[in-house]
Amino acid sequence: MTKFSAFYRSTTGPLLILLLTLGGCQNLPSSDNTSDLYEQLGERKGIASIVEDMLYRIVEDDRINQAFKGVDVVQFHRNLTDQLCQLSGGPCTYNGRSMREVHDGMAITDTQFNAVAEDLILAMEKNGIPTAAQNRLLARIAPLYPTIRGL
Ligand code: HEM
Repeated sequence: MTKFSAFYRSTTGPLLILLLTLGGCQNLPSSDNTSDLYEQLGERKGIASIVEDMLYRIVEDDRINQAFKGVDVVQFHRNLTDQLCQLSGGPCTYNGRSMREVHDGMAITDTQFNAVAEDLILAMEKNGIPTAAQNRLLARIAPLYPTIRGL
């Protein structure tokens, strides 16, 4: 276990609360729909690099790597990059399957959801993304939580 994963393992609960809280903020009048987040993430090239680093972390992450066995990595990388690009306000269109369809039957737990989120955070950290921009992206992912968990 790496030092980082040990640290994040101990913060699983608070992270989920943070994600859900940030998601809730999206409905406030100051709703955050601008595309400058896309620029802060380094546009599509920067997002592709973040997703690549995230994938390396997922492979090493014993909490979730079993679920990703046999996955088409090229397709996963392209679709997740497009999804994050679109969510951040960039000129991309996500052409993958719906979040409910993709994750249906996986019985994804909170711990697993947090693990993926943590691996994304660490990948953004590695790519020098400022914390405020990280939180803005997480806030845009948070509304996907129920469909990914099949709730
Ligand atoms: C932050 C939360 C998550 C987001 C934004 C997300 C997003 C995505 C996207 C965009 C795809 C590609 C869909 C496609 O190719 O049509 C995907 C596929 C996949 N996701 Fe997630 N996901 C999340 C959490 C999880 C979790 C927690 C797991 C399991 C531990 C998981 C397991 C998978 C697997 C195995 C695939 C590949 C399915 C296939 O190709 O058949 N995901 N996800």
